[in-house]
Amino acid sequence: MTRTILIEPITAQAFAPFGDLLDCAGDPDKIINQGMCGRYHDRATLDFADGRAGISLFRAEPRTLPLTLDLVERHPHGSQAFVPMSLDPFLVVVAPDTGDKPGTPRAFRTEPGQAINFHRGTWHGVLTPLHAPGLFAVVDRIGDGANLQEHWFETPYTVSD
Ligand SMILES: NC(=O)N[C@@H](O)C(=O)O
Ligand code: NI
Repeated sequence: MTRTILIEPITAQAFAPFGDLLDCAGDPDKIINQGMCGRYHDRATLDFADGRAGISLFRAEPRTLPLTLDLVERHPHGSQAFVPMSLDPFLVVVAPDTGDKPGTPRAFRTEPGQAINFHRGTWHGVLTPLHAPGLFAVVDRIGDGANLQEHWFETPYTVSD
């Protein structure tokens, strides 16, 4: 028996329980740099229980759909942002927390130019590009001790359009 998750277009409202959606929709909050730049100010909240913020670069293999989802994870000590370094949509999988394990996952596709920031402790699928080069800046917690909890589904899901 396969359980299918249909990919939804991402919106700030739908994603809000799981994280922040960053994009340049609408007017910028500030015009800076002698009028040459619009600043969309403070659009995601970094949240670390300990440690510090760090920026890493991920070069991930693009995935093809339909995708088999057998794992979600979460980071109890810090938020995690995925900032694509290309104008490509990518897949974002999240799941509600039901106490000690995730509930039914949801899958979103971003628009080109959008980034996301998972709230601290949000169950999520790992970084999942849909197009090469799969190059991302990732802002997350750098610190001592474990910051990863994994949940393997007994029955994998199929994520598709
Ligand atoms: N493990 C790691 O650095 N990345 C994962 O947390 C991920 O969500 O891709
Ligand atoms: Ni992660």
